[in-house]
Amino acid sequence: MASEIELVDIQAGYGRAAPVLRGLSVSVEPGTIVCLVGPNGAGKSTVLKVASGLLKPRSGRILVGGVDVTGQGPQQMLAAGVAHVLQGHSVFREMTVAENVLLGGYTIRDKAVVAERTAFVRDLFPVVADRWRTLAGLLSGGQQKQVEFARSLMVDPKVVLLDEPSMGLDPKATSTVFEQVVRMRDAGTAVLLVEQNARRALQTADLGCVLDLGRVHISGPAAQLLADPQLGELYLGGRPAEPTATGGAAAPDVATPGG
Ligand SMILES: Nc1ncnc2c1ncn2[C@@H]1O[C@H](COP(=O)(O)OP(=O)(O)OP(=O)(O)O)[C@@H](O)[C@H]1O
Repeated sequence: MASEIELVDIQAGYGRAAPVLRGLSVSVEPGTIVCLVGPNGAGKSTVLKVASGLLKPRSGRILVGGVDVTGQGPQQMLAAGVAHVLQGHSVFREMTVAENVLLGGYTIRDKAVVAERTAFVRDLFPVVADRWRTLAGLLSGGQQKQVEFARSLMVDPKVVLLDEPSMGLDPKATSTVFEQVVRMRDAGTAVLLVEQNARRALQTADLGCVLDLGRVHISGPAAQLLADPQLGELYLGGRPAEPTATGGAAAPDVATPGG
């Protein structure tokens, strides 16, 4: 089966500056959450901008569902099945939750499809259904993030790109938001996730990719990345919990490019 999205050997950057991404390759398989972690400025958000057509790569290829969509802009990428939930909060605060969510389906002509997708996202995100007629600006940060998720799923994307969904949230709201990310995956949408909160995100993800110097430095099952003490020191803000006498952290089985 084709990957939901595949970025192959991407070079990308801004204006005439040196490239930020230098031969980056990453793919997201159906039914999986892939998390990109890495130091500040490593290029994590840039990967998502390339994946959603906001930034055209200088070279490399982008495939969605096996179809080459390299060079397409954001509208075509959305039509191809790639939805992008941007960093920070993007709800329209003076509009209701309903109006915000329905904006996500404005390109859908068939009213029956809009009704079906609306029912789907209301079911997936109970807070969206509960606060349907409330002004979005009155919701908490975590609730607003779920409205953004619901809006992005209106077009039934193959893959959703999430840029730092926990930004500005307290630990409880962060947990709720990550639980909803898992529900999105379980409901059939693959997820490419970028997070500062690397440990928390890797606890949620199926696979992790560590970005450094504009390419994927290490990738593997998220649990194995989390258990790797060296990675913990370098990229995850400290060592993992000490292994217990009966087992504990398994030896990592992670892949380095070319290795
Ligand atoms: N719009 C832009 N114009 C010019 N340079 C940019 C722009 N956006 C990002 N950059 C530069 O690209 C590099 C990578 O930025 P990016 O935001 O992708 O990194 P990141 O890994 O997501 O960082 P962080 O964890 O701090 O969010 C940085 O050096 C940044 O200054």
